[in-house]
Amino acid sequence: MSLLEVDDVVVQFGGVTAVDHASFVAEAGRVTGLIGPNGAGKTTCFNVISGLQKPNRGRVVFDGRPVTRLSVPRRSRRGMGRTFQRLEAFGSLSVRENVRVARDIHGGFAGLLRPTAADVDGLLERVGIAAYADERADSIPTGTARLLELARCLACDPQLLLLDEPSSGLDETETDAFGHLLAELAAEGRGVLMVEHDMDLVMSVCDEIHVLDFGKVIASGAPGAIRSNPDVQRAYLGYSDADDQELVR
Ligand SMILES: Nc1ncnc2c1ncn2[C@@H]1O[C@H](COP(=O)(O)OP(=O)(O)OP(=O)(O)O)[C@@H](O)[C@H]1O
Repeated sequence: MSLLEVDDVVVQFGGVTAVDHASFVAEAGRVTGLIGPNGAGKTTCFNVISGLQKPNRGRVVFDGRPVTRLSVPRRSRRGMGRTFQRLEAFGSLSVRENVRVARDIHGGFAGLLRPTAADVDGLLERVGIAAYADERADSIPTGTARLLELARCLACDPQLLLLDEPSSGLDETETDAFGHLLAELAAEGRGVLMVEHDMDLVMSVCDEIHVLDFGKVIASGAPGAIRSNPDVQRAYLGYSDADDQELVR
């Protein structure tokens, strides 16, 4: 049984079919990539999975149970965590306070009663931003803010992380460290599903990749197979004679 199953999902916005009978899975203990050209439907899929967008048809199954009708907070309590392309931290709070607030909101009343596994400073250390703990969130570099989003997500101890463009704004060293962290999180048994445009990162860290184009899943497989798939090359490059081409960002 897969941790996450997206089953025959369709989303229409007026005359636009943003997601077109898409089916794919993300497994616990693995990093899964969801890639595709601009406008392919990746963010809309994330919105359906996390509960922000109701699909016209199809269903989402998480940890063996359908969640298609559940609200965003209930999915979060079941173990889904998400980061957004747009940064969501509270600008006037410090980096440490932002993570604490995320943990407290998620924990709610239950959080007051039982100790949480997520130690705030430990999380900042883990994602590599402990040096910024006392800085205001609106004063830190974009890459650091991106890592703060990840720390806020991890503060809820999710079983599945949905990461939307997590490496944008990270420099090369930060991206390398981030790739290692993703592998570690998967090794702990969490599932990671990532929308990402940095193909070097996707190809090096993902165990499996699903490719969307015009809302349809056109390929699923390991990085090597995806890289050499002619349909994928065509979708990215816009022409078919792609024998000597590689996937480009
Ligand atoms: N709320 C909306 N109303 C109307 N059309 C929308 C809406 N959201 C998305 N779309 C359209 O649905 C399609 C898929 O968009 P989506 O943002 O899911 O793609 P994406 O793969 O995430 O793109 P990008 O890589 O550029 O972020 C696009 O044609 C987009 O214009």
